[in-house]
Amino acid sequence: MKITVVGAGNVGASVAEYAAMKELADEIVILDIKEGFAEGKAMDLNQCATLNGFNSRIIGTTGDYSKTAGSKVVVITSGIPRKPGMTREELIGTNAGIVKSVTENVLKHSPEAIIVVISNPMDTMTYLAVKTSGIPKNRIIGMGGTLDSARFRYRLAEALNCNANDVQGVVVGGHGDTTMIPLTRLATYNSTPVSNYLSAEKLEEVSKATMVGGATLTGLLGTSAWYAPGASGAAVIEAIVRDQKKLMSASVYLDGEYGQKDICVGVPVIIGKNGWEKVVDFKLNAEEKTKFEASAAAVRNMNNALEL
Ligand SMILES: NC(=O)c1ccc[n+]([C@@H]2O[C@H](COP(=O)([O-])OP(=O)(O)OC[C@H]3O[C@@H](n4cnc5c(N)ncnc54)[C@H](O)[C@@H]3O)[C@@H](O)[C@H]2O)c1
Ligand SMILES: O=C(O)C[C@H](O)C(=O)O
Repeated sequence: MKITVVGAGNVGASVAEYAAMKELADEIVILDIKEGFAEGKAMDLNQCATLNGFNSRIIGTTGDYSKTAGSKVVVITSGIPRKPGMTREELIGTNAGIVKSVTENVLKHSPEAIIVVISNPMDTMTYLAVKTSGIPKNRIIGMGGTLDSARFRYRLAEALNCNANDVQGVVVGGHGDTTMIPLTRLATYNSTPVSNYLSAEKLEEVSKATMVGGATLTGLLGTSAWYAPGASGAAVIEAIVRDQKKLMSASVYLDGEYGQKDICVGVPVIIGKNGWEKVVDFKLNAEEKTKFEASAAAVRNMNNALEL
């Protein structure tokens, strides 16, 4: 089985690395437009095989989509990342053209592929892929909520001074500094509400730190993050190729679910071999619904900038 990662930069290489470590495919193709770059990343990663004990083979290519043919999953990471002080939304002018042409090219060679969109602004790029590709909506998954939820759990664990794996928490809404919605009411520490241990003020602090998680790292790194984004991309691939029927937050095309139509925005979905298989209704309360509507309105506003 083959998977492809388009964009061999920080996030793409990280997705490929985690996918290899988890042996999610026999062949992992990484494709970039920068001459020799994907080939170099592939060689470097293949040289980890004996050290890390994986058997996946990584193939790098400069723009040769025939090498991606027959991929079960294609992850799109191509495009520019933000610099400190920028928003993800500012990337639309460059990234929309890239995501559109990459989607067309991958589908020529892998017409049955499930596409995972990572490039930013992710919700709008996912919408663009849905609207221009013509493939069933269930085969297009925007990755953002998985990462935001992992960051939420990290921040909750920090506040609780506990192991992050003992904390459950989900972020829905847009993958933007002001649009994501950490669902603090539903977050738990080993099945008990986190509000048993953390004050409303502390939870608000956790929520705010989660929302600007990407911006904080961009400020520290000078470019956006890649380890947790890569691990999140690989987690989505794993849910698909191992048919895990996993409940994950992802940006998907809504047709009435959560009161929204004709938009891709983060909601809890089941992910398995068919892509996203159904939306799960978390029964948001009135306050959460109001936030979700505002988040969707902001994403819709961004979508309006697309030339479809
Ligand atoms: N959704 C998320 O949670 C999330 C997380 C992290 C980063 N991102 C986004 O992912 C994207 C990539 O980030 P990065 O840090 O890897 O950037 P990067 O600059 O390190 O890598 C991007 C790569 O894309 C390649 N590329 C550009 N145009 C291409 C094309 N037409 N075909 C093939 N490859 C092409 C570039 O040559 C480059 O190597 C950015 O838009 C970033 O904002 C999203
Ligand atoms: O913050 C960014 O611009 C990259 C990514 O969306 C992230 O959340 O790390």
